[in-house]
Amino acid sequence: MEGKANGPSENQAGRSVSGPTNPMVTPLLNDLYQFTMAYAYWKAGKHDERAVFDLYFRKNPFGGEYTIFAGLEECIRFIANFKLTEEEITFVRDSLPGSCEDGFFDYLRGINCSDVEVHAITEGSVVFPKVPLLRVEGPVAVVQLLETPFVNLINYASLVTTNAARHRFVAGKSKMLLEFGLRRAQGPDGGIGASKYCYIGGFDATSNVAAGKLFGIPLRGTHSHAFVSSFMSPDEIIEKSLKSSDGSHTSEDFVSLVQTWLSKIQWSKSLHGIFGETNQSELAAFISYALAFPNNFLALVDTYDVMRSGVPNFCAVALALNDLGYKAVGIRLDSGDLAYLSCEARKFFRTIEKEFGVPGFEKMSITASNDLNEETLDALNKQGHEVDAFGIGTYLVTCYAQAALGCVFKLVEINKQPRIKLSEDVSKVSIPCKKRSYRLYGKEGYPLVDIMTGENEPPPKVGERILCRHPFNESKRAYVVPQKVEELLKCYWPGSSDKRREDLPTLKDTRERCIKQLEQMRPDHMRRLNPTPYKVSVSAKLYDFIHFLWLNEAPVGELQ
Ligand SMILES: Nc1ncnc2c1ncn2[C@@H]1O[C@H](COP(=O)(O)OP(=O)(O)OP(=O)(O)O)[C@@H](O)[C@H]1O
Ligand SMILES: O=P(O)(O)OC[C@H]1O[C@H](OP(=O)(O)OP(=O)(O)O)[C@H](O)[C@@H]1O
Ligand SMILES: O=C(O)c1cccnc1
Ligand SMILES: [Mg+2]
Repeated sequence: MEGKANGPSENQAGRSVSGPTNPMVTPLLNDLYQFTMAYAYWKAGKHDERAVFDLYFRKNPFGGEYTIFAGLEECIRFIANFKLTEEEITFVRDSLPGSCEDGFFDYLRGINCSDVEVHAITEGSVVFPKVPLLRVEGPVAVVQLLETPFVNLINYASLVTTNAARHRFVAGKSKMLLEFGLRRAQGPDGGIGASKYCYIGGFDATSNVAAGKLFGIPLRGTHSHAFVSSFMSPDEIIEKSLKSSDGSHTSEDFVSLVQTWLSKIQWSKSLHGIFGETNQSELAAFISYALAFPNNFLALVDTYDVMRSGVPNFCAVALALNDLGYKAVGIRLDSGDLAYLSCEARKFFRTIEKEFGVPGFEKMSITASNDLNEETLDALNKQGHEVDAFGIGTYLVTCYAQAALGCVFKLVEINKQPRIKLSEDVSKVSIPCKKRSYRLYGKEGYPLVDIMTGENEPPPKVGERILCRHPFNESKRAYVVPQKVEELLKCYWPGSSDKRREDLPTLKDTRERCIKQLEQMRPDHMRRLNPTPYKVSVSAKLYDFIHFLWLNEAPVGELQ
């Protein structure tokens, strides 16, 4: 899905970087004001002034105390191929007032990101408010044009990855998590993005075929109620034969084999009386699905009645498949009390295993779906359930519990002069200066605190005590003796500098990083109810400077 205009480009290190996954990501995927400001910078002769911007968010989403950073690769793909086409320049010209001078459009024609430096936290990392996810340095007019696309590429990516990670946290490691959201996602890009980022956040697979092709994410799926109700009765099945799994023999009438098993189940000692006649439309659908996929037979059992029809029908087909050497996969429940029904279905499978001596039948996989979210997963856990896999769509991909992460892109330095953005609301005051940030680890191996310092301050050292200060609250400070120090910002786009460019990790590596980092967090930061906030701090020197600049920039009020 790489657009022609966005084909691979050579970067400074001579390695090519493909264009953004979504060809709609172009320099025009921007707010108009970025272009009007670019013109005004240019008109003022200021466009090449070297600026440093930080991209960060102010508050963790979903009432939690952590966020997963995602979307970096798409940002790097964007800047690696950043170039306005003639057509785009014409459109910008037509969109700006006629008084704009031609020279500006010649300037636009010449710009790219070869002089922009991007330092970023590695994608898939656990991150916290106020700590820059990206530090972007370059000519102010060019970097300004990156604001909207960067924030756009990171906001939803990080939000949905965090949402996926939270679902994984509640479901537990051992459950299979399937992303089923495409039909409910906010348009095609929302759907593709959700599949990619839910995978990073710890989902195992997606139903989205395009995402499977684009990113190599494992594909999984079952079938729908329409498939079940489209059949009328087993009489309509014409091709009834099924070869055994090892090819040694053929059942000429698989339908009869299933029907024989169904009556055996019905009249068995332990199951007699649980159900009578099962639904024949459903039975026909299951048989047809098994004939089509004898090695992957999984049945949606809630179209008519889970325990009186779906489960017995499934078992009859599974036992017939077993006669031919095939192992059925399991069932999907898509309505009703998922805790209760999963336990009842498991009991049924256990009884079949015992009664008919089919080893492993009890372990048949149970998938549950239907408006699942963190809360319903938590409720199911508390009640006790027998679900092995969860298919989750709407609440996951739309990030129903919180619509946006609220990333911002703030100027922190221009021409080596630190800049600050003040606000009545302290949480909105920006942290000035071109900075470095570090994660300090404690004795038990957990991350203790993130600390930001000025660019030229000496880095924190292992075993050396350092004062970590809350950026805005004078009384909140603590000494830390780190056992490990990790510098957070790495150079992902060196611009014209001679820094080494960090390789973009594969999707699988990013997913593994995310899972590993989450496991490393102290459990009290992770719990769902009243989690402990993770500390984000600044060095003593940066603290003093922030408050010096604050006083310098804030006008003194006059009381009348
Ligand atoms: N044991 C449970 N505890 C808590 N929530 C559950 C449990 N089982 C299912 N749910 C949730 O309860 C909701 C049930 O929704 P709803 O009443 O619309 O569906 P339904 O009646 O089961 O299905 P349908 O209307 O499609 O036949 C879903 O969000 C589902 O995830
Ligand atoms: O419930 P979600 O988390 O969004 O997961 C995806 C849903 O999509 C499918 O059915 P759909 O909702 O289209 O129809 P249904 O509700 O009538 O089964 C599937 O059966 C799930 O229920
Ligand atoms: O494969 C499935 O079962 C599926 C896929 C998308 C949405 N709901 C269910
Ligand atoms: Mg539904």
